[in-house]
Amino acid sequence: MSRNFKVKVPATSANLACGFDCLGASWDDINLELTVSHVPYPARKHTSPIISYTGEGAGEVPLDPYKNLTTRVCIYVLRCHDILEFPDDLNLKVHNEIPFGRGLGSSGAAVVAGVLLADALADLKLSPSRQLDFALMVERHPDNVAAALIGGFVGSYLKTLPEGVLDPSSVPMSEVLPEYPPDASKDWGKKPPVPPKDIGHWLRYGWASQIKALVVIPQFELSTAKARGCLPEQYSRPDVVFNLQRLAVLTTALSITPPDPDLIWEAMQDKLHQPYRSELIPGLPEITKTLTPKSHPGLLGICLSGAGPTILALHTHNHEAIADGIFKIFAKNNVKCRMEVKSISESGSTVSFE
Ligand SMILES: Nc1ncnc2c1ncn2[C@@H]1O[C@H](COP(=O)(O)OP(=O)(O)O)[C@@H](O)[C@H]1O
Ligand SMILES: N[C@@H](CCOP(=O)(O)O)C(=O)O
Repeated sequence: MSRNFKVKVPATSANLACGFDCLGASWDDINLELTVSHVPYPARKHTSPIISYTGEGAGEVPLDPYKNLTTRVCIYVLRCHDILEFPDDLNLKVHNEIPFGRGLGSSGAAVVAGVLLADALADLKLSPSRQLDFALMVERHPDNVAAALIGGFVGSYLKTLPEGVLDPSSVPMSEVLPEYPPDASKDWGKKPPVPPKDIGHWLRYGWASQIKALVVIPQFELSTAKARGCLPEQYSRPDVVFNLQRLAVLTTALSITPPDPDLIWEAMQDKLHQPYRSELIPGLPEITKTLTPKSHPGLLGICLSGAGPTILALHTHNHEAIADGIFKIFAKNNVKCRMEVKSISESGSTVSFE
């Protein structure tokens, strides 16, 4: 008898300024949730999974399981374990609170949800580290997926793999996630590239309980691919050192009670990605330079959430005034936005069986 269960994956803010591609934090009360049940054939009309979808992205997200990101990741993980088809009675209700293309890790969450779905459906008993391996075959920077999976404030890196071991970055995405019609593809029975073990490593840092996240979410979308496309191939030594020095301080600074606004504000400066992304996010340089703990008491640090365009303002209090400051700068630049206040997610992703 197949079991019913729920998968919950939180939104994340990757980078936290200086930690490009290596820091991430996950947030409470903003999740991608899958409710999985089993409706046996012939009580329904067809045998492939039935997906219904509400919330952010509804109407836009494909409901065909071979086109939907979460179910494509799920079938990839199943096929890596020699399971070639979805269970034929699968009913998937998706509710998504994470807006698309805003830098809150919607695609990372969809990928993690797909891995956890496969794990639970086939009782694969994957360790968190193995779950991360599968997620990293699709999402190739570890910051969002590690934070979404583990929860809290997380640092991560990709291991240098020994010669001869499959390098995930060399595998075309079409081999990992082919958009295959189930019976027309010649490759259907072929095993997809299985990830090497322990590709990604992570460490969860402390997070001072007073620190909350204000997220100011512009109405426009910016795909992560586009926001990565404007980054340079190479950096100067002073710029790299600038970020390393701040990274060395920030990871501990955010765990200290009470938080020190001056230390954190400066530690949340960045020269590796935000300056290049400014051309895509009107008002960004002004927001990150002019809102300070002096001008806005309670503010700790301010940066892009992930690849943007959402602004993340870590604070202890006074979120209305901080939000107002950001709104005013965005308004001058004709950017409409809304705000939410979040706490750190202690649990990360969860799977709960009925
Ligand atoms: N729950 C979901 N189900 C299916 N596809 C999703 C889901 N969430 C995100 N996506 C896909 O990921 C895209 C956004 O990814 P991306 O550009 O990386 O932005 P971000 O991850 O910052 O929101 C969406 O346009 C959509 O194609
Ligand atoms: N390190 C990545 C993070 C992308 O996060 P997202 O939430 O915008 O997908 C980057 O900065 O490109």
